[in-house]
Amino acid sequence: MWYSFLEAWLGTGLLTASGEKWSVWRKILTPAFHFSILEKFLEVFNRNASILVQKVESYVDVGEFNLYPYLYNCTLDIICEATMGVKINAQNGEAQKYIECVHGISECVTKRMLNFLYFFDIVYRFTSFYRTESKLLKDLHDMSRNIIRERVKERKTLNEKNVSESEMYEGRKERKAFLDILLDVSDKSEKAFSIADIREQVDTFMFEGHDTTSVGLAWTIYFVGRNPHVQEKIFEELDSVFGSSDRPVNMNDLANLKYLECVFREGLRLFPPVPVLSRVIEEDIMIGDYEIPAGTFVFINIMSLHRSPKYYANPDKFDPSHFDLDEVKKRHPFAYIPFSAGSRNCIGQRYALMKEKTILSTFFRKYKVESVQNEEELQPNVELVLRPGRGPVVKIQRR
Ligand code: HEM
Repeated sequence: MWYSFLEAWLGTGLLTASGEKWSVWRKILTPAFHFSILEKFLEVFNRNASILVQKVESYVDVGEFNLYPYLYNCTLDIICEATMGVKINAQNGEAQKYIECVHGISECVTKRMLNFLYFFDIVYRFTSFYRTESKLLKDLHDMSRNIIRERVKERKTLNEKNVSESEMYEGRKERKAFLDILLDVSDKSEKAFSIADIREQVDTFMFEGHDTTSVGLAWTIYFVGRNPHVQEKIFEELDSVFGSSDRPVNMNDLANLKYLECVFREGLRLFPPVPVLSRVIEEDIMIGDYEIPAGTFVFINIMSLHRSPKYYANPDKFDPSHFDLDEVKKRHPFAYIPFSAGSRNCIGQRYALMKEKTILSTFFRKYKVESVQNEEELQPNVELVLRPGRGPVVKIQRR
């Protein structure tokens, strides 16, 4: 039901598709998240993480500021380059139109999800939200379509000139954006995808890939800034991996940043960016003593699960040792599901981990953080993702 509210925006891209269409596209898109492809995005992650630390440099030792917009712009720049192969420079104050559209549409869809009356098209269509959403959707879809058309045209010209693949991606170090990967598959299949087919997948990755990761970073940095002993352990690990160097992060480093990964996972435990999943039960099932008939609309409350005392000692406490290997082994594998689980799990989770660890390790090599708010002051807010209503407001010092 909720997912259908996203269809005007995302069509039936991977997140909102079901049945045969979903399984065909999942097969097509899975190779785009292969390790060897993700590795090529490290340069984009590193470059944008460096811009982020430069952007906040002016706040060193001058008092508190809201870090969130900086994290948001950084993850938006990364996802645009990774998905569509274009630089929108949100971190340099550009891309305002795109950001306005994404924020505006998210707000309308959230309003709809939270008001039962708006579930009915006949009611929703008479609201001002519907009119705003339709206008913003048109602008957003035009932007994505134009980028796709441009890229198709560019590829056609290059093909006519018989340019080799490595030359085609020259300047991007042979790194193909997801859009190029989709167009490659399209070129090779019997029936080429339409612009509309491609647009819904591109918009899905844009949507799923930046908001989730910006709030994931925000919660993690917030908790680190409240827990000095955790921050000290992060510094120790960073010093052992990088020494005093500010060189770019490589794949080896990512594998060695084990404690940082536990810290990030713990942030996702306490504040999972996607706090609730919903599903419709297809056949009658028994769960414990309860019989759930086919057709029932169910919610999976990830946030409550992650804070259950049944699975976590001190469930409300930020404690990265919840992810020590021994602890993980003791726990039910589905007691921790920030990326969902099963065949419809998050296709981008490996990408997300790489990106977040690159940004966090670049940030904490440079700065020591203090978070000035308590959890209530952060005003956690369930919109399309679980985001801080305000903040995280932090003070930073150079290390
Ligand atoms: C911290 C970051 C992220 C979190 C917590 C997260 C979480 C999730 C969750 C819980 C789902 C299941 C949604 C549902 O079934 O209702 C999901 C699905 C999905 N995610 Fe992520 N995600 C993250 C990052 C990303 C990134 C970076 C991308 C793309 C680059 C991405 C792309 C997708 C897609 C396409 C789906 C739909 C998969 C399918 O149904 O086959 N996600 N994500």
